[in-house]
Amino acid sequence: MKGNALELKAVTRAYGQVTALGGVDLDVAEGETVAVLGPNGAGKSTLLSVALGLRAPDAGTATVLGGAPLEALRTGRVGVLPQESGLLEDVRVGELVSAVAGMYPGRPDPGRALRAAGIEELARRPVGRLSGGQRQRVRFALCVAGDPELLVLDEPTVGLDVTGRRALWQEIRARTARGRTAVFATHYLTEADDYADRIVLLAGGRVVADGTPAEVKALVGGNEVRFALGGADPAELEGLPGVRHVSVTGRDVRLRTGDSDATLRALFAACADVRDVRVESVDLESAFVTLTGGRD
Ligand SMILES: Nc1ncnc2c1ncn2[C@@H]1O[C@H](COP(=O)(O)OP(=O)(O)OP(=O)(O)O)[C@@H](O)[C@H]1O
Repeated sequence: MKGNALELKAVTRAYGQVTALGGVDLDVAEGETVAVLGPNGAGKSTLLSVALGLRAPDAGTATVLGGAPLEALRTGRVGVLPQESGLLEDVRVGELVSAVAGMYPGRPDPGRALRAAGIEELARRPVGRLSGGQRQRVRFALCVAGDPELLVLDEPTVGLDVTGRRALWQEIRARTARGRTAVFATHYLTEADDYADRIVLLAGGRVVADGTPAEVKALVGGNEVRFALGGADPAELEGLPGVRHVSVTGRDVRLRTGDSDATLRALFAACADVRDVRVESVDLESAFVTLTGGRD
């Protein structure tokens, strides 16, 4: 039977007066790919640091692969891609990846990590002469170098080009197909939608939604009516039947509604100059904005 790769129970963590995590419960099963989403300051990085044992919770417990998080990290069972991290500048890429792979039990093949990150051609290049995206690829190579059971990635694709992003997700998919687990924080909602089995949405240090991408979208439900309108009055639009949420950006108006037929009838009756009307089902971006209270 599969166990849990990660378990957080009633975890709280504050920095002085700021509550970064306000009682978070989270179970991640082995083999799952889980995206942690949330606005800036929602607590994503803090959650990942607690999961890694790098920050202790003020209350509650964190368990990784059945034991203490720091122990799992120390024994190479967890691979980390932090949001920012320095790299040794004078060392060649290949040497760095080989050195890190060599520290893990079983001494995994460093060539595999270089290939996974698409940086085989950079193996002889000193780290100090890499671009930002190339450095991020090296960080990813270091993260997978020990063939860890759990990957914890904080905004893994920041700075990566299309090929780099593809290589990263391909590697993560290949790993989860072998029963490995990945937990990643991201601001790219399409990545969560495309690559995560599950989305955990944080706002203000609390889990406000937890489910498959489809389940999270269904929590918000309904349709979105989009149209162009000069001088739209949000208060007036909020009063239309069925409307749950209004967003106006220049002439572009989006209405979330539980009854798009009734909303459209009232909209046309109230505003003669409405143009370019479209009705779409709610996407993850809209669900994100609604569930996090618009704090994007
Ligand atoms: N070292 C620290 N000292 C004081 N406050 C902190 C510290 N680290 C984080 N915080 C605060 O804790 C809250 C959660 O921060 P955290 O970095 O976990 O959020 P996040 O969701 O990762 O944000 P972002 O999307 O901007 O990376 C924020 O209000 C932040 O200002």
